[in-house]
Amino acid sequence: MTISQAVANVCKVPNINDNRQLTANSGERQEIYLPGTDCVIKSQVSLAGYTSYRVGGPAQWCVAPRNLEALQASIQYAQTQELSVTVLGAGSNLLISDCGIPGLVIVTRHLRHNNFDLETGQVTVAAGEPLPGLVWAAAAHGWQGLEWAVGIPGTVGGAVVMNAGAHSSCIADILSSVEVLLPDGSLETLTREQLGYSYRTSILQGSKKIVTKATFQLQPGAAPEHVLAVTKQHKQHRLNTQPYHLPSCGSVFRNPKPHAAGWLIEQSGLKGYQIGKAQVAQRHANFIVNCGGASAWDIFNVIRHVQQEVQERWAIVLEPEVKMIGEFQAAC
Ligand SMILES: Cc1cc2nc3c(=O)[nH]c(=O)nc-3n(C[C@H](O)[C@H](O)[C@H](O)COP(=O)(O)OP(=O)(O)OC[C@H]3O[C@@H](n4cnc5c(N)ncnc54)[C@H](O)[C@@H]3O)c2cc1C
Ligand SMILES: NC(=O)C1=CN([C@@H]2O[C@H](COP(=O)(O)OP(=O)(O)OC[C@H]3O[C@@H](n4cnc5c(N)ncnc54)[C@H](OP(=O)(O)O)[C@@H]3O)[C@@H](O)[C@H]2O)C=CC1
Ligand SMILES: C=C(O[C@H]1[C@H](O)[C@@H](CO)O[C@H](OP(=O)(O)OP(=O)(O)OC[C@H]2O[C@@H](n3ccc(=O)[nH]c3=O)[C@H](O)[C@@H]2O)[C@@H]1NC(C)=O)C(=O)O
Repeated sequence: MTISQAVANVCKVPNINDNRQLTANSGERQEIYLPGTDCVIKSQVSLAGYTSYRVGGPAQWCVAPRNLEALQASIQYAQTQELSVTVLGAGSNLLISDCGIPGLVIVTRHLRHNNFDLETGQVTVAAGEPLPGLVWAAAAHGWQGLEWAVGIPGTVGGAVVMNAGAHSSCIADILSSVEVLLPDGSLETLTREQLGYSYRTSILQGSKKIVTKATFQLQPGAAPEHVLAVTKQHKQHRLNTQPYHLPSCGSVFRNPKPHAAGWLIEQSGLKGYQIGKAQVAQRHANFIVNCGGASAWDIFNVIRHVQQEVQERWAIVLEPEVKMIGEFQAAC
């Protein structure tokens, strides 16, 4: 099942009157129309199809709002039902436990919109827009500034929260401002300076603010062929150096100083180390790949083993970049 099929399964737009709420029981699964919207909240939705790792147990409840109103209604619903909220972009930096996630999982991938302002060189993008699509669109316009981000398979919201980066550039270099939704349902605009950006970090990580859209400052006016060529070079470099052919979360660990995590892991003799179907990639040791049928528990244990070995040998604690969600245990 592709991610978009999985999302479509959750947010099939029902043909109902506004404000009508109904509950449908089918076995243990429930579907509830989000009050005042055409969006369905479903129970016990498998999250494996929502993550690039292709692992993860069920969300207690899951919703994929298509617009700001439905997102606000989702938050309100969670509050009235006293459910915790977990936000999922494209799930490309997540390891979700086999036991799943309690509360309400909000999938942002259907929040789609972008606007290129030819006068200012700013592009304003909804949180659910895929970053790679934006990169190619900017290149096709002859706008520079996003070439480095090609091949980062997340949403704009996830990239803003993670301060995604590559090739010595990152989101903080181009971000002007973001709009976030607060738990009380109100919206706030934050400038780059207010986001506490540093390497793969922002104050949005672990906060309850949900990114709804972001504005980036790019440089229009270059020849599209030139920007496309640079973008293609970056993409090719990735394909040559990273294992794109197997499910992963990208780099598992942030790079410590002075050595890159991949170097430390390779020098520790861990390339190819495998538990179940989770393996330290041969092509890049800071990638742990799902060779087919891995569990989150397998991946979690490879992460733990790599941390232990690197710490023993180099006295360096590798800090995960991947966000681990839920409880990790052998059996759920
Ligand atoms: C093959 C591969 C290559 C990669 N290469 C890179 C790379 O070069 N550089 C890099 O930095 N990363 C890379 N990554 C990691 C990942 O793609 C990035 O971290 C990406 O920015 C995550 O975006 P996402 O939408 O998938 O976020 P998710 O993984 O869904 O979420 C990440 C975090 O952000 C939060 N979040 C997501 N959306 C929102 C929102 N709208 N509001 C509030 N919180 C939100 C989530 O709750 C979670 O805590 C790679 C991953 C893969 C699989
Ligand atoms: N290992 C892993 O876990 C995962 C790896 N990936 C990899 O991440 C990368 C990003 O994935 P994805 O989001 O599909 O992004 P892609 O970069 O493959 O495509 C995103 C969008 O950009 C367009 N595009 C792609 N190439 C060009 C081009 N040369 N010129 C103009 N437009 C182009 C595509 O258009 P069109 O549809 O017309 O091609 C598509 O709409 C891919 O390499 C994918 O294989 C993705 C998810 C998980
Ligand atoms: C993939 C991610 O981001 C990537 C980003 O795509 C690339 C490209 O700019 O640069 C970072 O990788 P990286 O630091 O591993 O970059 P690389 O150039 O591949 O490797 C760095 C150094 O480690 C060495 N290296 C790498 C892998 C390996 O198996 N063995 C090894 O010795 C390389 O030879 C190089 O000297 C980001 N990773 C981090 C943790 O910062 C991500 O964050 O998920």
